[in-house]
Amino acid sequence: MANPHILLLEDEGALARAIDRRLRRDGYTVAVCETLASARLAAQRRRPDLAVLDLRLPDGYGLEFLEWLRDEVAELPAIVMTAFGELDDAVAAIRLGAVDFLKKPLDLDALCRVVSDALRRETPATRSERTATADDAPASAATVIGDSPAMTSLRAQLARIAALGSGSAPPNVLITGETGTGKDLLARALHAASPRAAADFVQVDCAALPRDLVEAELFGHEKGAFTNAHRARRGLLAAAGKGSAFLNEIGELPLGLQAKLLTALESRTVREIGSDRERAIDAWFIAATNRDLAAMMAAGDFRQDLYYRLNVLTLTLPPLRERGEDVLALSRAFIDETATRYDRAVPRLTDAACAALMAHRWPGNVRELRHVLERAVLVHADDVLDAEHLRLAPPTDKRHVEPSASSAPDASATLADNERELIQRTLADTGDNISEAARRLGLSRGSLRYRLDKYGLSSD
Ligand SMILES: Nc1ncnc2c1ncn2[C@@H]1O[C@H](COP(=O)(O)OP(=O)(O)OP(=O)(O)O)[C@@H](O)[C@H]1O
Repeated sequence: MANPHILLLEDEGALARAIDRRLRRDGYTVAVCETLASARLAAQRRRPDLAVLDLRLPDGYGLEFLEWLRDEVAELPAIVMTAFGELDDAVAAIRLGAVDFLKKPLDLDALCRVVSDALRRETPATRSERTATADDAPASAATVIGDSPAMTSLRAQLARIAALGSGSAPPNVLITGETGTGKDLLARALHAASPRAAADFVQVDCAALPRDLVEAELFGHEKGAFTNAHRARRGLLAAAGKGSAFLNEIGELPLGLQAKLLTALESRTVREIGSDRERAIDAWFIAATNRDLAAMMAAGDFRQDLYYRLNVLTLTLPPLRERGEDVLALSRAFIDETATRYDRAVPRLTDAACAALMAHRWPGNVRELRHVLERAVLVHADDVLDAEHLRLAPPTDKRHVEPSASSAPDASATLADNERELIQRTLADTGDNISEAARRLGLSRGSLRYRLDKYGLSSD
């Protein structure tokens, strides 16, 4: 790559200048930005090959930029610079695609080494290839860990249902379970075990898509169907071809679109926006939700006819706290995976750590368990992990907020305290509806999830 272009997001002027000078000396071109807003503009003006970023910026968190970059520009390698005590953030950054993180105070030689390694390994092309083959690859049933009676029976159901996935109108499947129980993983495993395995698995995240784009994304549109529809575009339901269309978080689909989806499921055709022709769809529909669709139906928030149409075959994932020793099998797998990925020795869990893992309630289920172990392995480069290294919070209702006498911010509280409290209140007001809370707070769901993890509020 000739003169790779680096976007540097750092608001400490002297440090930014030092990094800029050093990177230029090594032959890179650099765009130095001090705020998220200017970084967005710079990335739109010229797409960087790599980003180096600080986490605390005057107008927000570096992770928001990383998320935005991934969604709006491209999946780029990113290097995160963290101050002491920000390891949780670093773990979240790695989840968002950061390839490395460096602790401040910064060693500029180390930074240059990491930048050059990242560019060698992770050009955008190789990265998207890796994403397509690893992260998006349908998981096989074997990657669904757990031999508890509940998971053994689920695996048997999975095999039976997968066999029904052939034909021109296979029965729709609904996967239910609390957040983080593995619904996405199970949908991929179902596809991989079905006769459709060789065709595409297309995921539609009904909550992540901006409301006004959901319809166009799902059903497609003709050129000129609305402002900015410069080209015709096939919708995701049709794009799944003879594979599977996974409708994730179906409970978040706006009511208006539920009717249109029902028509598509019943007629197995879609009409693209702006078109008067029907296009046949061959895909197998797999939907998932962590919401109580029956309760939503009773409240008038989910169409009864769509519910019965989706709910032909149901797979229900049990919460992690009901899976007995699966917690330990999953823990060992996550420890192994993290240690291997970061080139660390694989630590052993002590008996006390195992007991703590078994006793915890896991409100965030397998996702929370994965997060706890990734952090423990990254923070404690030791050959044993003990209970205290897991930093498991005592069982409390972490989202409960004491009513305060006044809604004015407490002058002695920090910005983080106030942010945490605002999030708790909004969640309480919305009945823990993450999408609605994110909307009220003016955040993306991803940004809200990141903050829930950060403040230890991840539970459902
Ligand atoms: N049985 C399992 N074996 C191995 N990994 C698992 C298992 N279940 C879940 N995971 C891992 O836990 C994480 C969360 O799983 P997943 O995203 O599938 O949950 P989900 O139920 O779809 O969550 P949400 O409701 O928030 O969308 C993923 O990293 C997934 O790979």
